[in-house]
Amino acid sequence: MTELLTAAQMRVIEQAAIDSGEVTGLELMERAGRGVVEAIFEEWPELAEEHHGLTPDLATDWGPTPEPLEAFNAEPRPLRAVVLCGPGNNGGDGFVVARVLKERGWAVEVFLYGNAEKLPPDARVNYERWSGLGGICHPWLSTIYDNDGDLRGKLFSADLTIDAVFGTGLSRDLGSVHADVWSAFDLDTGAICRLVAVDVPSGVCSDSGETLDIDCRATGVDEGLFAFQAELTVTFHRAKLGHHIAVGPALCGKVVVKDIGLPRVPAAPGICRAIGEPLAPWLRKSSTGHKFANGHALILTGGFGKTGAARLSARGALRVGAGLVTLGVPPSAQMEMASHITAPMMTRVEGAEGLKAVLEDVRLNALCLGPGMGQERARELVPVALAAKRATVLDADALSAFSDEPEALFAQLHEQCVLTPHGGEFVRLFPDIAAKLNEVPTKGPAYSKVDATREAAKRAGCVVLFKGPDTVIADPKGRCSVNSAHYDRAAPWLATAGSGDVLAGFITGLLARGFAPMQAAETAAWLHVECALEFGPGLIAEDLPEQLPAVFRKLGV
Ligand SMILES: NC(=O)C1=CN([C@@H]2O[C@H](COP(=O)(O)OP(=O)(O)OC[C@H]3O[C@@H](n4cnc5c(N)ncnc54)[C@H](OP(=O)(O)O)[C@@H]3O)[C@@H](O)[C@H]2O)[C@@H](O)CC1
Ligand SMILES: [K+]
Repeated sequence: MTELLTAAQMRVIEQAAIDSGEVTGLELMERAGRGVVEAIFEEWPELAEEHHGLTPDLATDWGPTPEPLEAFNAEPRPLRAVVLCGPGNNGGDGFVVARVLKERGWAVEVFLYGNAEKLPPDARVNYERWSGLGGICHPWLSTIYDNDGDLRGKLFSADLTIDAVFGTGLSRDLGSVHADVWSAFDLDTGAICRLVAVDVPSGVCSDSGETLDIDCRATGVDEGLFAFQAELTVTFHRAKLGHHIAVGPALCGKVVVKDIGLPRVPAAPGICRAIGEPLAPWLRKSSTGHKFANGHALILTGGFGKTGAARLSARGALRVGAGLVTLGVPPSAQMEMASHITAPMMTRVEGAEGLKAVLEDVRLNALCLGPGMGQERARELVPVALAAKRATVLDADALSAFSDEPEALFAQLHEQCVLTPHGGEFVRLFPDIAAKLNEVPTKGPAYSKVDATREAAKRAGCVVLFKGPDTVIADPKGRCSVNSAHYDRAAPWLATAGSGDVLAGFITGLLARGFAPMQAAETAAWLHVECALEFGPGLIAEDLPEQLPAVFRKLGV
């Protein structure tokens, strides 16, 4: 697992390194800028070649695109970059990028949003260094209003554009910038060729992955209009939370993390992690153990015609390695269930008393309630299940059943529980937290899905897994992780009916095997995405458990 940092955590790490005398801020800025150029050349090796000239033209430096015949006979022209710098250290990184490219023979135009006199010290030094190279730094605003430097024309004819306007210091809404830049230019930044964001696309809050100010959800307007839509984002030391949650991934394009020589991130409970590949030995079964050594899961089903969801969970629990899985079925559904199942077992669970009797078997060490269960049955059975103090997953109807009185549910939960709400269920259980999360943010750092999940876990007193392509998992002590299904792990086919039931089954199966709740939730979430990737397009929920053998084989389990 790697850390996903907030802006404040990154600043602490950077400051500690500077205070220790190991490195100066200026050196870090130099490494950051050079790291950006390195990442660009790795992404587009053709830009790193000595003989430039993607489209030769007759202009000495920066001019109109020539007629085809003239172009054919012409000498190659230098490659062109536009570097947009902001008023802070993100802008400072931009000046370094400009200088490094210029030294390699590029034609570079730099635009500054802000006042050069007020740049922070390291950015100011790099501004001077850039100016010393003979570069003109166009003042951004006068360029726009006087139509002097023709930023728009340059942006659309550049081979590369660097967005170094705002990074981790985005502190407020983009109102003025939006008015000045996006509106004035009517600019769709997605149309700009090779737009590379330094650290984070400007307009995206690096802690929350939200764009500030503009209410995209209410207006239905594409978020990309209010933050730069990058093709490549180059960040430093570790990825930031905003690269993986909310709309951040959609705006970052691809994220590359460059080492700038900072020390390892110290272990601290406040630091969130990206869930990575689980270790094979965790998932391996002992060659000497019998089936009860891997636990016995009980999955409660709904009534007649409503048993499919629980069967999906059962299949997931079995495939992930639970020794035995029993479906707890009401009398009305016994025949239906009997005609469907093979490996899972079935037992009759009529009501609260029925469940109490079944739970006298202490070998039933993991319970799952919710999938297809029906809210009435959930209201009756959840209290009995929770009173038994076994590892318990509450999903779907087991969560919605308590919309009117979430506090009553929280009073019964214990630390062996895992709640797995999707967005709608989260709103029902934690309406005030969801309201904060859904408020349109105007100030950075904005309240994030990580903040919301942490707060929910603390209130519930157990692990909360808040689903989505950016699944966030937190425990009551503040431990938190993100299972990102973005970038090379994008799994859009996972948004299909029954997929959540399988996830609940994976968690239940791992709990039955003795995994701790947080570890079970994290491992299950990771496997769930991996199964979707293994199957690919056309996936339906039934396919998910069937991919586990191949996924396990690849992990070396
Ligand atoms: N930390 C590290 O280890 C390293 C960090 N590095 C780099 O530094 C970057 C962080 O630098 P940073 O802290 O100076 O913040 P940055 O994003 O440049 O902006 C701050 C300026 O913007 C202004 N401003 C904000 N929002 C605004 C708005 N909406 N509209 C208008 N103005 C707005 C804000 O004004 P203020 O809030 O102070 O009034 C302030 O003037 C980081 O992303 C990385 O690229 C690397 O060099 C090396 C290692
Ligand atoms: K940026």
